[in-house]
Amino acid sequence: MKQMAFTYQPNLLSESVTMENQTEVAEMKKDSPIIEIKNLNVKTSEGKILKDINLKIPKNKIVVLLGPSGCGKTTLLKSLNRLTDLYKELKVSGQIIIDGQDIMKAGQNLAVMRQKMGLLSQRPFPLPASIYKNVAYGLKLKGIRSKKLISHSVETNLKRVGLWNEVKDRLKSPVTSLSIGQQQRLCLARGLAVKPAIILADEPTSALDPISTKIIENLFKELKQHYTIILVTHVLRQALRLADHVVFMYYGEIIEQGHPDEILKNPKTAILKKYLVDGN
Ligand SMILES: Nc1ncnc2c1ncn2[C@@H]1O[C@H](COP(=O)(O)OP(=O)(O)OP(=O)(O)O)[C@@H](O)[C@H]1O
Repeated sequence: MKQMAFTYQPNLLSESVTMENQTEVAEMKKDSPIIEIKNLNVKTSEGKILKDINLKIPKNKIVVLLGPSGCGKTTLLKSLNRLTDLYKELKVSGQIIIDGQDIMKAGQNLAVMRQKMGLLSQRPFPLPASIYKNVAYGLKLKGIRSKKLISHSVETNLKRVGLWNEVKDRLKSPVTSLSIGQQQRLCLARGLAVKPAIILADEPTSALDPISTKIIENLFKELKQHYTIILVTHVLRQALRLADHVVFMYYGEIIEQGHPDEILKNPKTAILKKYLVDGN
């Protein structure tokens, strides 16, 4: 990334220089990462789960976390919205800067911070309520009371995940009337309704059939225009299909990262070469 020095030079501060700087600052902002992780360590009394993770996650891209089982992918995702706080045995240190704010600092408003991030798990976790109420849930939590606004958001977000035509005539039906693939898309719609900037997806297609998997993959390709997606997957072909940037982890460390063609087709380290041949 282009580096700029912001030294104050009063004699040079003509209008054209200021304009040029403004353009450069705007350019830099566009390229600047939405998330920057600096020296992140997660440990238990048994040892380290994440070791000195340094990672910049660019805006509006799909970043894939790849690596063998137990290498720390889910822990890294959980650190990003401080779900690690829920596990007293985990000691977390380092910086996670999201939109310029270090979320690791004391006194952060975790509820507001977590609203920036939609979380999609391996299996859908719908609420035991109707299809409509599932999507409306987050809006009501946010204090939105207008039925018109809520109905509009339910429709928009169900359309966004390609579910509207399938459910529009049965919005009051329980979620259990939906297939697992449909439930996963419903959970995505529920997350999108509260307008996150980032989607954290932990093997979101591992419980889905190939058709539902394809629908979710295509959705992710569209959604990245508006969201930054961090995706954990074990499926190398999925990584190749979706990733703009691949991060390969091994025993809590980042071993290699880069463009998928670089990482998956021309690996540099022996560990990654072996992983690509043997898998887990
Ligand atoms: N709360 C915890 N307490 C103790 N150890 C933990 C805790 N959470 C995770 N671990 C350990 O940290 C390591 C990394 O776990 P994590 O779930 O992040 O790996 P992963 O790469 O996502 O694995 P998988 O691909 O199998 O889901 C594992 O050895 C796991 O047992």
